[in-house]
Amino acid sequence: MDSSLFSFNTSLSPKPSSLFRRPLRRNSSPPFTIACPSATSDSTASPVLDSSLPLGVQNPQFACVDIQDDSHRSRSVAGDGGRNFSAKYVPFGSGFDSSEWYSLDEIVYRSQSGGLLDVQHNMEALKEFDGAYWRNLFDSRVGKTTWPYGSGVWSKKEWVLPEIDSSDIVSAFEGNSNLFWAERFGKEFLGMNDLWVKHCGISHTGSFKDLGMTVLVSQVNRLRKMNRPVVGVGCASTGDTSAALSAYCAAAGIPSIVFLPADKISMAQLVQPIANGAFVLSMDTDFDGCMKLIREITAELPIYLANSLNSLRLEGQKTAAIEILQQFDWEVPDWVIIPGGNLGNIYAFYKGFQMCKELGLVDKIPRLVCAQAANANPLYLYYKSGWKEFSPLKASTTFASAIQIGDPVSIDRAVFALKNSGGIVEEATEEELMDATAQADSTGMFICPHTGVALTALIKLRNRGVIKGSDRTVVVSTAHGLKFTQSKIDYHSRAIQGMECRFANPPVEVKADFGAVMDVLKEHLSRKNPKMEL
Ligand SMILES: Cc1ncc(COP(=O)(O)O)c(C=O)c1O
Ligand SMILES: N[C@@H](CCOP(=O)(O)O)C(=O)O
Repeated sequence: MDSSLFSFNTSLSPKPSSLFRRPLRRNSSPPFTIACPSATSDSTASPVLDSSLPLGVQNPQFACVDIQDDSHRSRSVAGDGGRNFSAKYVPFGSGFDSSEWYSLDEIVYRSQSGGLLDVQHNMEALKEFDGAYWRNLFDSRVGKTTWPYGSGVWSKKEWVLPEIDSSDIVSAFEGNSNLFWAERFGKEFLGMNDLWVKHCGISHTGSFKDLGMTVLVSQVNRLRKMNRPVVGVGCASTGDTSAALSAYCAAAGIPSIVFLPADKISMAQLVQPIANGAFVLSMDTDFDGCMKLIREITAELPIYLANSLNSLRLEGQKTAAIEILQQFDWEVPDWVIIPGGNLGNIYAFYKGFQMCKELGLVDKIPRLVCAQAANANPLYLYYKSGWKEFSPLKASTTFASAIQIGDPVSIDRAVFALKNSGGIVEEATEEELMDATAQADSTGMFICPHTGVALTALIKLRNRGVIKGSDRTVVVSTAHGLKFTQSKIDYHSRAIQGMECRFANPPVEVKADFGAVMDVLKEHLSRKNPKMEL
């Protein structure tokens, strides 16, 4: 690659960050006073309020009340038997009457038989409120700064970690990410006019992992306050989990430890945990090797496991699905396409959609598509075998480096999600994913290669007529493109061996001379505007 093509100099002026700073209103009085029960007062004290409803929902006049007061108040109502929102771990796939279960305050990642766990909510208690109640409640919290409901995750607190005290929550007000109408990409490349990209990567640490990590680190914060022996939190990572873990731990003053496969993550991802003060171990293995080690280490030392094997993470990640429905005013899209690696996220989306259906917020769920890189495609091969035979594999290098995973821990969760949503699995070659990324970028996005994998799946399904031009389709963008600039530089420099780089747009070198600049500009502009005289 000719590195001079990209030798632009940028200087960034540091700005004080307001992230993790809790809103000032948290410990102060509401902006003006209205007569309502305080956290400690008798919840029946107000003659005008229905104690089962949050203040802002039952009467918009009260929407300005500090929601934290309301959360305290609803806890006292629950103590009176009005609400009994709770959750526990059960073996994955077991029913509501499972005899094996664990409190969320226990440190447990696997069932007795060694299988996966799932967080099971008290659905009967949640069902005491109808779909309209939950839709209104969630909608009433959007755009607020009151702790912790301004977070897209914690605005659904009752469905996530209902019993955690708000003061234990570690949040960067994650979630509420942009649902981008991909108008030009959809129309020009796919003949679609209802195509959307859910930008989960426009987030505090630049990926969807923040959604799960706020939940996990908050629970660890609670456990440490309960004097449970948790000396630190650890993960294996392809770069995004480690970034999220180290940021949330740093905010809470909790030690974090990250196992990274050497030379297999981007520079931007590597510097994140380093800057956030994590203990970073760079290992001469791949992600699957790091994952095996962290599981062994966390079985020996009181280090809390932060990978999505820990089902707490998925409770946060599922809120992205709820958020999509909310952003469509509770209309259900036809398709949602998600890039898959360790395969926790596809199940998290399924769970979010399914809870909305079960609790009456919507009446159906979308069909899910899981998209894998062809160089790391164990789920795709399993799907293609008719779900007959799953074989872990050694994943090869891919530009979609965060999904270079050959032995996904959540394989059973992913299969469940796909079978129960009329799901499909697709794959993308390196050239396909890089071309799709460049095409999307050329229409104003700046996506990561994993989103390119998902877009490739869309292109293939659209070309085969499986997805129709009028189908409302959401592609989940999982990380920020700025974490993966090297792959874009290589592509636009046409520096990738064996790749045509059809949509490359390298900068043009030109002499700093008026005539030379006019010549290249005229040539360029007349190509772009063939009908105009210059
Ligand atoms: C950017 C990005 N996209 C997609 C994925 C895949 O998510 P999952 O491992 O939950 O399948 C990951 C991590 O694995 C990721 O970091
Ligand atoms: N892409 C992930 C891989 C690990 O996934 P997890 O969801 O199980 O933590 C990463 O960024 O590390």
